[in-house]
Amino acid sequence: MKVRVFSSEQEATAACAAHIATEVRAKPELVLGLPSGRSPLNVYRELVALHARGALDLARATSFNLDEFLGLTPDDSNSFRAYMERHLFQHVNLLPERIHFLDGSAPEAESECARYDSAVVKAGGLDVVMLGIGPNGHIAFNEPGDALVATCHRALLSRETRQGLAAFFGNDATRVPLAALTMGMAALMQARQVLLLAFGASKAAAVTAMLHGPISPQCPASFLQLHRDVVVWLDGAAASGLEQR
Ligand SMILES: O=P(O)(O)OC[C@H]1O[C@](O)(CO)[C@@H](O)[C@@H]1O
Repeated sequence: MKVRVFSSEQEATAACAAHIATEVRAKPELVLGLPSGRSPLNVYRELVALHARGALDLARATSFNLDEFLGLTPDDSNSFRAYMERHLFQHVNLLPERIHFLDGSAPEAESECARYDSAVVKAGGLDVVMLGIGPNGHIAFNEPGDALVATCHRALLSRETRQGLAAFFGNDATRVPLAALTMGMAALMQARQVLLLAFGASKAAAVTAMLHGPISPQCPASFLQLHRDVVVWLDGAAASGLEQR
């Protein structure tokens, strides 16, 4: 894995957005996998700015979001769909028919997950997937456990993960849904390139475990050690565990 450490989150996210814009210029039909949460927010802001200055054209690109809360409708203001509309989709020229989302309110989670896995395959897989990482090492909502799931699935969210998402629910972790639908490990591992973002001291232990720990379902991100093309974008605080090695 390539590790890029920047002096600030702003520098890291600007460089990551510029990298994505370069990838889109090289392949305008790029299929992107996109995360929610706090880490990608500045990347989305930068992508919007690049688009506004004519340096990013997403008219032929496709996006697949990685996960969605179970039970929330797409128009619920707390859904990841609404988050993506606010922070990216309203401001760039991705075509609505090329924006893909798991529907957390679908009546049958299993068939919704099967539909989504098929849609990713039909699109030719993900070219570039951007990921955050949970302090417990989760990627998308693939939570640590005795085993990981390859396919898109319904995931129970850990207490720690719900705590980390509380800021999006008025700082009240009890309002964070108990479960989500998420892409499985296979779609993430089969992406041609993975861009993983981590900022702040709360991510330092997870970053060290991802890069140097055993490859274990107890740290889902550690499986990225097996991937050929991963770029990890860090600030100094998230990289602090690496310096002590
Ligand atoms: O970027 P954050 O808010 O720290 O969250 C880490 C990860 O956990 C999630 O909230 C779960 O997928 C992601 O959205 C994010 O990639």
